[in-house]
Amino acid sequence: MKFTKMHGTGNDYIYVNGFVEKIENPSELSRKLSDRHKGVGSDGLVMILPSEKCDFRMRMFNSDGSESEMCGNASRCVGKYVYEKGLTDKTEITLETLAGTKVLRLWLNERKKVEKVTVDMGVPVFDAPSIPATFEQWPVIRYPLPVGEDGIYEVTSLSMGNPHAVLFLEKIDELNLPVIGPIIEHSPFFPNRTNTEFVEVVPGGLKMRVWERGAGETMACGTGACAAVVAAVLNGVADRKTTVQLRGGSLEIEWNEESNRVYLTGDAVTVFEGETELEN
Ligand SMILES: N[C@@H](CCC[C@H](N)C(=O)O)C(=O)O
Repeated sequence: MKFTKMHGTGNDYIYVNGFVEKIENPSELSRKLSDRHKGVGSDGLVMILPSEKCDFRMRMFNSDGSESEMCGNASRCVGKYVYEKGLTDKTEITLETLAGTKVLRLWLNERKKVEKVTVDMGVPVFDAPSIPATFEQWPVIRYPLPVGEDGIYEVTSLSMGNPHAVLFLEKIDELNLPVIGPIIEHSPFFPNRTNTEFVEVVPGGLKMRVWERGAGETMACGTGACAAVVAAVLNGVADRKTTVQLRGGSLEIEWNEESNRVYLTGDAVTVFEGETELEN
């Protein structure tokens, strides 16, 4: 099987051309190849597939094999992949995902390489059953969530196609994410688990660490950065157009006031091309 290793702001996935490669069990393959010691090493696997209603379809699997509805960083890399490999010559591309159709806008440099991509991430969703979450009232803003022996953390929760819990804290560098992350990920308030963003308000924007559902701490999360800005606006601590600094770099987010849509802009980088043998 041929694959391409790519990253968006350090959030790295293995990209497979599903027009050519037929994968029987992408969930199991993701678990295997994502292993950083015994596999290729990644936060998961992304299948690029034909679509009946859009230019392309994306399926995204976390490193634990679970399938997510949406991935912001992967969407940008899919845009770069399909353009630079000649699967399309469009610079505005529609992408079918489990969270609906997303529109990608490619930004080319003078050598016609994709330097960055803007993704129209759609509108944030606040009603708890759609997140899904079991809070009785919404929007969920600074809800005191019990987090194991660590006590109570105030969470703002919403869906960007996938579930998010956003916490505003001071000094996020000092947090022990491998302890707090899994407790919130598996909280009974989130029946399908949740991604969790730990956000510090800093001069010029937001600084964020993320514990991703199904992958643990990653260098960046696109849907998470969008959720963080929406939550920050609701909490009155950021502007609608904000830079989010992550461990893997920065993302530009705009929650447009007129359309209510969220736009994510960031890099898309090819790391290497590879080939691996698929066991039966
Ligand atoms: N890193 C992604 C989100 C990937 C999926 C997530 N872990 C989930 O299970 O919802 C992004 O850039 O949005």
